[in-house]
Amino acid sequence: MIKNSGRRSYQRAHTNSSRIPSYAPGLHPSIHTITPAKSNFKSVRHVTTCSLQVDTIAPLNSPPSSSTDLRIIYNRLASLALPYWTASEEGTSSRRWKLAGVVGLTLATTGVSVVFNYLGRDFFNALSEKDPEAFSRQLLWYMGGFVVGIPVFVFKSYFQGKLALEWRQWLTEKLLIDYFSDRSFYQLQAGTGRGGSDQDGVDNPDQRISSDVAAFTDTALGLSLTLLNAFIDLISFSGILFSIYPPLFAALVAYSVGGTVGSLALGKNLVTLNFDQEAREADFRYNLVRVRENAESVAFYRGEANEQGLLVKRLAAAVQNYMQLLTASRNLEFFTSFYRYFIQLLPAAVVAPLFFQGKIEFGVINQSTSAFNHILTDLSLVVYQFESLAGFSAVIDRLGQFQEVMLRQKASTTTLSQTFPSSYGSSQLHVGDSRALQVLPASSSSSSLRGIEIQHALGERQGLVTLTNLTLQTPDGSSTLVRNLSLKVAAGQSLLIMGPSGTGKTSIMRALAGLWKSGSGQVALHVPEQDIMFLPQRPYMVVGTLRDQLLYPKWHSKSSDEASAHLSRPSDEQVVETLKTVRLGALLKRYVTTGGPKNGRNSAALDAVVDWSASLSVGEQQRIAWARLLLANPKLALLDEATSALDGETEEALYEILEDSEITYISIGHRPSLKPFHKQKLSLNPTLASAVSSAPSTEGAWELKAIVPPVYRMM
Ligand SMILES: Nc1ncnc2c1ncn2[C@@H]1O[C@H](COP(=O)(O)OP(=O)(O)OP(=O)(O)O)[C@@H](O)[C@H]1O
Repeated sequence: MIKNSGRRSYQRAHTNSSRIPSYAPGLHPSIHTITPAKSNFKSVRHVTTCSLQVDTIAPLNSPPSSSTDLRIIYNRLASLALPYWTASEEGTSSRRWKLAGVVGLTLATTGVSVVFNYLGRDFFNALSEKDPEAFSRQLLWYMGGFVVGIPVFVFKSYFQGKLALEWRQWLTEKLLIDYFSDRSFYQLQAGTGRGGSDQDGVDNPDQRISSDVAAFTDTALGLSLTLLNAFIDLISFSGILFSIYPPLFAALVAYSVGGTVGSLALGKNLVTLNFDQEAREADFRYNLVRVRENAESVAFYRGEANEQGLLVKRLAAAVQNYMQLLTASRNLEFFTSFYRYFIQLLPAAVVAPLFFQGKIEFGVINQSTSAFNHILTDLSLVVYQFESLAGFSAVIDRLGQFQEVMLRQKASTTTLSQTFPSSYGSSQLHVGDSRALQVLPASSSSSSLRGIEIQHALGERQGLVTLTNLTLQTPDGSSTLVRNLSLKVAAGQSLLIMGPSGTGKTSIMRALAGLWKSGSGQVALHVPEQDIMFLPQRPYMVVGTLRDQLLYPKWHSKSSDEASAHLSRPSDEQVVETLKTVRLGALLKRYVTTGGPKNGRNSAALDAVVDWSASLSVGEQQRIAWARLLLANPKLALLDEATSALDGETEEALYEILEDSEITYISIGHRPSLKPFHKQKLSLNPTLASAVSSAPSTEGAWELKAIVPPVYRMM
């Protein structure tokens, strides 16, 4: 069988058939011999190809150049691969035992190969000697060998796959923990990380966590076992070959070294082409997903032609690169095929003179061909595995980079929390009159932009929310949105932030939520994190039942305090009541059949599962968000245009409920009708800024100094 090293497979990586070794005689280049050691190569190649397939593409920010530092790849490999086997946690020893079992089975496959090598020799000797009795006996031995040998190969493949799968699950869960801790998933998006540099953003984290991890564990295990197998194989068959004819061994070493050098030279641009292919396929797929997610908007705009044009362009880019990849693969395949086929002749050609002289039996020719094949395969790992190795190093690079960026994010968060002072300049704060919000003159405008400091201090001595000299920049640092803002909102109070679009209202919320940290100054929230609830401009609907929508995020997520969270979980009656309060009672009727028969009609409706963001209007989704707020009853609510899609009457009704509650809230809104529901108002007004600032900043930011009227104008 010719090894099709250049062809890229669209097959799923875990197609079982690709893992079953081709040990049947006649399917292998050596024609008469059984060479199961090759099965590893086949398996590894398919597994690695999975990272290259169209539907699981994970592009890198940039392809590795030929100068990619091998040391970095090695370090990344070690930091990704070792913890599973060395971590001091429950289960590590069982993993090691399983690995030992798979290693044992791998060694057994080599043993079986050696036995078949001798069986083949005797079988063909009996044939050439025209000895029917010996032939029948050898045939039986051969058949018996199948019965014993085949299960060894099958089980080795099965247990290896199983172990790789368990490893994958472990590694994926570990990455998910890192991904969701300290809001890395948000910070990792290009341009939102602290400092916003490209290096803090990684593309397609979804691809890295899913397909790259699967490819990594499969390939790492497969390749390690292949190397081990190759080593054992090399020792076992070198002995056989050396005992037959030492010059044959020398010819083999020369042949394999030449092959390795040749394939490296021919295949070197395959690495870059593979990387490009992945990026282009990912772009194509991303556009398709965007169309699906924005189907209604595209349909309203009648933007089909535009979308189709874009998709065709991206497809063309992928096809063009793929053509180059095919050409490069074809050239490499010419070489590898020739390399593979020629070895069918080479050993026979070298030992044939000995046979003609009667120095060896006919079966020895077959035996030497088989041994030659084995050793050549072992020595030619690079030739046969070139594409796999290239793909594997790409996977290591992507995953390693991903892990490092998450660690960097974590380190920067830790550094910030360590540098934050235990108490801060209360002398700057103008605490006093009945107005809870104070716009305070800044002490200095020259604070170096070392990042916004956030503190969740328990206790309300200085108000529930306090901003001190907050200067806020966009994550990329390209513009300063707010400069030296100091204010305070006390418990039970409310604040309305108004101002023209794009002035930075939501950005202040981002700073309060700790999402944006570029700039300087301090944000102190005298309320535990879990007692703050944010209603974003675009409501977020989770995947799940109607009940899940309403209990999110307080009771939906894996709570750190699960037991108490469960105790305080609202009953279905409370959930239904809240739905009615936010004027969504009609949903209970609409979804009563979708949820299926449960305990009563309302419970059935709460169990309904549909695509909520597609099924509910934006106004309905906003009311769902309000229902979440009322059920969760947090201490502090941050409402970013949370009623923008609602009619005035419903908006009024919802704010009346909020006003009567104990929730402290900060709203962003444009409508004047919101003013009566807020005790304090903050206006961001760029026109005022340019009017009062004697030296308007070049970035167009609004300065808050002791300016009267202040740029952040109290109303
Ligand atoms: N990730 C980002 N990187 C760089 N700039 C950003 C980013 N997100 C928002 N901006 C910019 O920051 C500015 C303030 O955005 P913000 O969302 O705070 O405005 P806003 O006042 O809430 O506007 P609107 O009323 O339209 O919601 C805008 O000019 C916006 O383009």
